[in-house]
Amino acid sequence: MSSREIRIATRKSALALWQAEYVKARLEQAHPGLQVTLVPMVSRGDKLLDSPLSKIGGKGLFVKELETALLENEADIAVHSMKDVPMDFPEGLGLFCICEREDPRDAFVSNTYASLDALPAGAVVGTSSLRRQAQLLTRRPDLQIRFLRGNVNTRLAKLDAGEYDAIILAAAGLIRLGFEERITSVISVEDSLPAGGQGAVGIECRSADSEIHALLAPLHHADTSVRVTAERALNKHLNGGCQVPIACYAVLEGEQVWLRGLVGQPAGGLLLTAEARAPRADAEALGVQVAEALLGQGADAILKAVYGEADGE
Ligand SMILES: NCc1[nH]cc(CCC(=O)O)c1CC(=O)O
Repeated sequence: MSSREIRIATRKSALALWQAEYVKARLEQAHPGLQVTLVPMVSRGDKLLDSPLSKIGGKGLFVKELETALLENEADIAVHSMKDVPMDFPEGLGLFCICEREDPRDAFVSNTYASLDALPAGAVVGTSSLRRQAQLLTRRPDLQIRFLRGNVNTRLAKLDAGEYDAIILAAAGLIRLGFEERITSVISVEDSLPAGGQGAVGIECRSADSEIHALLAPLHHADTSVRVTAERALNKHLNGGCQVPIACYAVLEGEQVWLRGLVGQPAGGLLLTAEARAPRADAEALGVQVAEALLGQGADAILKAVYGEADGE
């Protein structure tokens, strides 16, 4: 068994490659003698960098090609940012490992201003996340949100070129790529509730491949898994695709999980929030419960308007 090879399907972005290399290193460390290779590929989401994700829509924009490689036995595992992984998996595939979470918060990056609060009226902020936009504009209706996509390096280059006064990125991506010093200030989860799964890396593989499951077991982080399970259950219940104004964040308090959820109007002005606590074993039901509380406040009307726009494009 130690002579076995594991092939990792990965996107070619710097962040995806970092995450694949991280999993490779951890697997080699856990199983001396195991051969681990990367199978880099291009996803639809990587090809359509000019369009807002909310417009090109489609669940799993970044994962479909990787899943096809698993199903066709061209790779054994696929490494994903949990934030980008759809709620449902194709027949024969599943998520069998969630690694320990990096900092889940959003980061404020600016060459001029120290924090969100320091931004002058009318400042231009780059983000293409409806979740970040909804929360920013509710706090600061004066800000101008401007479209920003591309990989982490591209986004930083656009900031440096002077196109924005500040940009918002996930802290985890910056830290992983060695850009931690570019984080001007980390935004508290109270000010910008993260996306479900943000900061966590997950591993997908064939459901029947028990040999691979056993090899992945040492990389699984139970606490992260419980938190991400609650967050994903909330997203799933709200039918959250990869680009919707939904935020959710779970933390552990001893044996309890505390889940906060939020749905916001992309133009700002209306943020629905809900929260609840449950024992770890009920993480999934907790996600549904908080989602239901959001629906009870009218979240479906906000989400329908967003989906309607994305479909019409
Ligand atoms: N949507 C792209 C994406 N997917 C995962 C991360 C960051 C790393 C993570 O959340 O694990 C990012 C970049 C960002 O939002 O700034």
